[in-house]
Amino acid sequence: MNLTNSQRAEVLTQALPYIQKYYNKVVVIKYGGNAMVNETLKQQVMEDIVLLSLIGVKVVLVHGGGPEITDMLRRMGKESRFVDGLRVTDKETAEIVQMVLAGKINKSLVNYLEAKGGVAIGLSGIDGHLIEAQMKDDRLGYVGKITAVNINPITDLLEKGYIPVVSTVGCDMEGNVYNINADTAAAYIAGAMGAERLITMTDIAGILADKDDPDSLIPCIDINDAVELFRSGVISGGMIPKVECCIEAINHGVKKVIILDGRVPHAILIEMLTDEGAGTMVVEDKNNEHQRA
Ligand SMILES: Nc1ncnc2c1ncn2[C@@H]1O[C@H](COP(=O)(O)OP(=O)(O)O)[C@@H](O)[C@H]1O
Ligand SMILES: CC(=O)N[C@@H](CCC(=O)OP(=O)(O)O)C(=O)O
Repeated sequence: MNLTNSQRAEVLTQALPYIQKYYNKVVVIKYGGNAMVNETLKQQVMEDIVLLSLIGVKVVLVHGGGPEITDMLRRMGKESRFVDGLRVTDKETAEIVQMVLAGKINKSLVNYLEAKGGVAIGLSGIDGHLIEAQMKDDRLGYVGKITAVNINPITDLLEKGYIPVVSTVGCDMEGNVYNINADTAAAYIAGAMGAERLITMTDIAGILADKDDPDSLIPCIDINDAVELFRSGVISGGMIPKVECCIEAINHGVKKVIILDGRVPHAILIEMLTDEGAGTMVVEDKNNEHQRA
């Protein structure tokens, strides 16, 4: 699209109220493995994050990488098994999860952000005891239930202008490593930081009234709606932990949570710097919401 110079200036000034709204505010972005697959979209996500950081938004990137873990496990001769959306994780799998999330993906995202002109530092949940965990359920092995989040390493980095990039492996005092679902970790981190927004990126339009009908997007739900959507079975599969995490984050003080369609180019900027949305917003009480942004 070719814009004239005055149209460009117009676009920028229209973003001004949103820039003011988010200036110096914490926004946690959860970037999941399925949304990472397309290289062009990934570059755009990185550009959006760097832009937000440069205009003074305190962006925390929390990433997953489920498909890459599955792929690496397969290469090592291990098949993956999931129970209620969580990967059954024996000791060896936990090591491979740490390798893929804290090593490969975390460093690759830091590299991408820096290639776009951002300054980023990667952390795992082990660093600075950021994510403390214990075994969630014996049957799942080393899948972590978060017991504490120590946000100091994140706030220190934000204060110095870095984009913290967090991989979701947890630790305990005995030196065990736990595999933690990235949506869950993002919700806890956003809650602990009292974030203005949690944006969880996925590869579907948002919450759909009929999951097989892409035109049935529900643009906004509140906690009461979520209960009803669970009860009526509208939400199933991978959307269950996602919506549970949205509620968890809201209950811990996050103002708004967005389940964002990561397939839309520059979805993050559209969501944050325009009055359009690209996904489902989850709020505490819809009756108190008059404006999307
Ligand atoms: N009501 C619903 N609306 C949208 N997606 C739904 C719904 N119910 C179930 N789903 C499923 O949840 C999936 C999203 O969860 P998941 O694949 O785990 O996301 P991610 O990998 O991005 O974290 C969708 O692809 C869809 O198959
Ligand atoms: C316990 C558990 O299931 N952990 C996840 C961690 C990665 C993740 O959550 O990645 P996505 O956001 O890409 O799904 C896993 O092993 O796949």
